[in-house]
Amino acid sequence: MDYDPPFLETYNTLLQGANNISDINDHKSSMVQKCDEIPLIDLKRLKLSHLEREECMKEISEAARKWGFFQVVNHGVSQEVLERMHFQQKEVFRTSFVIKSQENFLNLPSRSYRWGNSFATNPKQFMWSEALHMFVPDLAKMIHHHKSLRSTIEDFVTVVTPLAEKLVEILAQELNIKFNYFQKNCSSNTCYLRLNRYPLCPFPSKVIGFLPHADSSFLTIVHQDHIGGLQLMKHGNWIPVKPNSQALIVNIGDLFQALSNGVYKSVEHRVIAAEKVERFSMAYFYSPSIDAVIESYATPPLYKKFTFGEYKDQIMKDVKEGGDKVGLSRFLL
Ligand SMILES: O=C(O)CCC(=O)C(=O)O
Ligand SMILES: [Fe+2]
Repeated sequence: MDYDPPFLETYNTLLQGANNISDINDHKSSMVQKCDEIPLIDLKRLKLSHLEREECMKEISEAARKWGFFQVVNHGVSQEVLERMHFQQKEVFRTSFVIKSQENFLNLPSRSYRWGNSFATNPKQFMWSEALHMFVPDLAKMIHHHKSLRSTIEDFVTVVTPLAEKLVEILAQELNIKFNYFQKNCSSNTCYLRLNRYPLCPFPSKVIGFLPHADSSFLTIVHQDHIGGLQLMKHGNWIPVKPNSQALIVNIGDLFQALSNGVYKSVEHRVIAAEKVERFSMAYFYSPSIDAVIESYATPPLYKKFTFGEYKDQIMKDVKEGGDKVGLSRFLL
């Protein structure tokens, strides 16, 4: 297809050059555990009796402590908006590769479109996926003939932001922190969005779809299609996140782990490459302004205090030098 990035050409040569490239699951520590499932939380209870609201808030906080990941239903983002997002996302990735890889694709800043991992320093860092990474304020620059893509994303942002705000407020409250922290530092205009596509991969046991990583946000909200492939690390096992079209996946990001002094967990996750059917997902990253200070709410702090800008700069530096993000451990005291 003219819209597929040149994975096969690039990766075949690289894989041939690395004959003994091992399987992505060649370590005992990376067995896939099928029986465990992340919590599924019904947010409808936030609107019911005081008792039910309290119970629901406890579940959210406990899931963030124990898992760093959970799914929510009755979240207030309509099925209609989610379906429109998936439709528009499919459409935009169907643009020919030559156009997608142009510097100013969609009039977005350069590097908004990514395929594979151009920073890979070894075969284990290949990624069989393409993505469109957007800073919400940049949506306003999107060119005219992509009006429906832009308005759909704007509709999604309008409904997903209050959900993220509700969740971070609950998580803050459960730690007994009186916070207008999020109101001061975050808004939809400080957030990011990523549309992901995982094209068919002929050697899914050798190449990963999305490398293991933790998100650099406070909180991430993901919607995946019905294919599956997202997995998170728990006690040394990879746990699959079962697709649920009604649910949104919520995961804690690095910034909340730092702010909560390690109480809430930013958990490593990855995506297995799609073998038979292409896969799509979208992620909304609830993040602060670049100059926001992230500092532990408790003492003694586990991490140095840093600004979001400093955090992002460190990631960029590590990715350029080593092919991958190092993350919060860089800021350990
Ligand atoms: O594709 C997915 O399900 C998750 C993608 C992801 O982790 C990300 O975009 O940060
Ligand atoms: Fe992620």
